[in-house]
Amino acid sequence: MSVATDILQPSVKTANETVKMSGRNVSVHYGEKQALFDVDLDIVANQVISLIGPSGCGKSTFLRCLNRMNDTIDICKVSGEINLEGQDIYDKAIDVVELRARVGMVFQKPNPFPKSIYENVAYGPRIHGMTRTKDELDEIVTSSLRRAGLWEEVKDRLDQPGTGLSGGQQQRLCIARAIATKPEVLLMDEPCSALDPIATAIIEELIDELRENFTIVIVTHSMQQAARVSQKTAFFHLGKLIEEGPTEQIFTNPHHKKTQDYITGRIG
Ligand SMILES: Nc1ncnc2c1ncn2[C@@H]1O[C@H](COP(=O)(O)OP(=O)(O)OP(=O)(O)O)[C@@H](O)[C@H]1O
Repeated sequence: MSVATDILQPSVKTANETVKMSGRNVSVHYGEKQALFDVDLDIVANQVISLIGPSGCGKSTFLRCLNRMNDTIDICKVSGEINLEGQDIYDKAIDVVELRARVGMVFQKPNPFPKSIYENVAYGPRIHGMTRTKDELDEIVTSSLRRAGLWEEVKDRLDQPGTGLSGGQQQRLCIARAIATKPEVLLMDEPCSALDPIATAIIEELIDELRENFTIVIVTHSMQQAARVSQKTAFFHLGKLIEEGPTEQIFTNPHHKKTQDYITGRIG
């Protein structure tokens, strides 16, 4: 195993890898406190990238920069550049509501709206004016629930409250809700941390299927999960991106000693 270079290793990008989003010199402050330092990271289309690292290292902060969720935190200031297909998402001309439809998000704790299963999924397409008829809306609801692997379990009770589902079902409902607006990128902030191993396995399988149509960025505390679901992994430590690259390389042959210490449990 190679150790202790202080050089940030660029990710290996083959000819058939297209960069979907990229961050350059991304720094984030919460008031006086700096939480991220000059992060450069490319996110490749139709891949899953895991953001890993010890608690408080800035994983969620970086994730939230990607759809400007940090805008909702008054004391938070983001600098640097984040591009989605070459367009700066922090440009003044960007419509943030539209951006969040293109870059959807699934949160740590399943958070269905206090509405029916149908309405949870129909809400986004309706507010974004994506459909003209009830049939079109029904079709989006059905296909989103199917893609989220939930259709068979809920097709006979679409009018019942989403909050009445199990935790794992609620999280799949939240995934269906997120994909109903046909985002290009899906951000997932520890999507399985509130779930049991069986529900986790279902979501992990789903993530693998979803990458055919979406680009996925997932924050996880589980290195096993990162190894199972992602093609790329980025390791953060104390607000800095230490290293990123193909998941297998990060876990078997990290270039940086800090990464090695983290994956072997010496820091965490
Ligand atoms: N809303 C906020 N206000 C002030 N400081 C914040 C806020 N959110 C995060 N921070 C700080 O920014 C730093 C990075 O936090 P962040 O949540 O991004 O880390 P993380 O790696 O996702 O942690 P965890 O794994 O524990 O979720 C931490 O020091 C945290 O205390």
